[in-house]
Amino acid sequence: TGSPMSGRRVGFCLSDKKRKRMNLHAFHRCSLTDPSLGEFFLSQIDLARPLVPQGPFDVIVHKLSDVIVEAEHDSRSQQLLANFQSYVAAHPGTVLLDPLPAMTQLLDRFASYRIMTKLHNSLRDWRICSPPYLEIHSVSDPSSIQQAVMAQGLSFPIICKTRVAHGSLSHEMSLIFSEGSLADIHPPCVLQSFVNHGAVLHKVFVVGDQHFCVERPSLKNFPSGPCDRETIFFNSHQVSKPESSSDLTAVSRIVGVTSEAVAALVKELRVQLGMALFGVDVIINIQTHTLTVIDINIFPGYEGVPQFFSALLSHIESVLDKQTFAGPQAVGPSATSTALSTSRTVDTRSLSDAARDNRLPLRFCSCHPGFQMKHNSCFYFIVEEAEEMVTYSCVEVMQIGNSQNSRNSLHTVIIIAQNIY
Ligand SMILES: Nc1ncnc2c1ncn2[C@@H]1O[C@H](COP(=O)(O)OP(=O)(O)OP(=O)(O)O)[C@@H](O)[C@H]1O
Ligand SMILES: O=P(O)(O)O[C@H]1[C@H](OP(=O)(O)O)[C@@H](OP(=O)(O)O)[C@@H](O)[C@@H](O)[C@@H]1OP(=O)(O)O
Repeated sequence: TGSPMSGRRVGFCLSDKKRKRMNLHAFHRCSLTDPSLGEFFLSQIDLARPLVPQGPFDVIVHKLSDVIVEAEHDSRSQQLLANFQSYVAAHPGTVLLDPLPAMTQLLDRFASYRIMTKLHNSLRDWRICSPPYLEIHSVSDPSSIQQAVMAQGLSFPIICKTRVAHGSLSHEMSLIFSEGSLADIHPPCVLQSFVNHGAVLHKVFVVGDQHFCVERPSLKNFPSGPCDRETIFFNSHQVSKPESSSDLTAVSRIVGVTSEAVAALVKELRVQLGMALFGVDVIINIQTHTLTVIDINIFPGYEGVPQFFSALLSHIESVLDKQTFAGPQAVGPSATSTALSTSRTVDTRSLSDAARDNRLPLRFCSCHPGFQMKHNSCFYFIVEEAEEMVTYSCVEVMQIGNSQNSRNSLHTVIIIAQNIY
């Protein structure tokens, strides 16, 4: 066990509801020692109070979804968010789980469904897909919506979900059975083909490079094709929580998922999202047996995963170890990766030389989550400075990280390695 100064300082920034659910409300300032991992100092962050005296933190674990969504229209939330962002920018050594831009994209179903659609190509070999969908941006005349529904290849029944993916209203959904009922939708929303899946939802909970699968109730099968049934309005939390039971959730046939396909899905999503704490909701099409992704959740509840907390601490430990391994200059808010473990192949001297040639102080470097260094591969990196981006030897930029961290004199270096292993 290390001295207090050698422990990991972890700040949790969560809503009251989330804190209670995670059983973190008991932690005011507490230390915790895991024999296999070392010592952790856990504390709750109060966004409403100045952050500097509450720190320092090695890692901040957060779910700021409420604040981000409310900041769209509420000046107090805007202020809280701005304070948090400036703290993060001023403390590049503090790792943020997860990076704000990465998680923010999942608050918008238009953005998250585009990510889900990309899985068709990248995971073609595993026959993983997501159902056809349509973005409805604003109220328009029913005939143009009907045309778009047909053009996009959607089939009835259709499930309608709000564009905003977080908050109590976001779970209010409807099942639409005919063209005539498309008048029941309230844009902005997504329309998505309903896929019969035997009323079983597979929740995949991801914590860094570990994931856990839990089965849940889900919507029952419906006859395919349009019919004159009235629209069914429901709340998703009434159908897919562990305790959910309703007329809408009668199980007909359980079809399992293969663990290899789920592992491939998780690996790909970690790369695509640049996140470590997320959930993927998967159903199995009862006709085609295709693994079908219907939702990606930011830092979900992990209900039914008793190993969650130890997995989280182990992930934090591994992120911080890699950060230490990469050297004191090589730290950063989006260093949530598993990737630097193989960073002995990284030629840090040439990285420093390149940075020096350009007279850039090298402040922060991280490997994008999910990218593993390939042995003997050359590595590519990008130096961002304010709006200007300088690219070195960059053959393929797969994803550019947290540009919010490159402010003023702070230069963000993101190492991007090709191929996983
Ligand atoms: N395309 C689909 N086909 C069949 N059933 C679906 C489809 N989309 C959603 N469902 C059903 O509706 C439920 C809610 O959908 P979804 O996961 O998108 O909602 P959510 O409110 O974002 O969920 P969460 O609580 O995980 O955030 C699913 O658990 C599943 O039962
Ligand atoms: O707290 P809970 O256990 O209900 O967790 C739910 C979480 O609420 P939280 O915000 O309080 O974490 C939800 O977040 P928002 O959609 O509202 O962003 C969403 O991620 C659900 O998928 C989670 O349920 P699960 O997927 O685990 O069933």
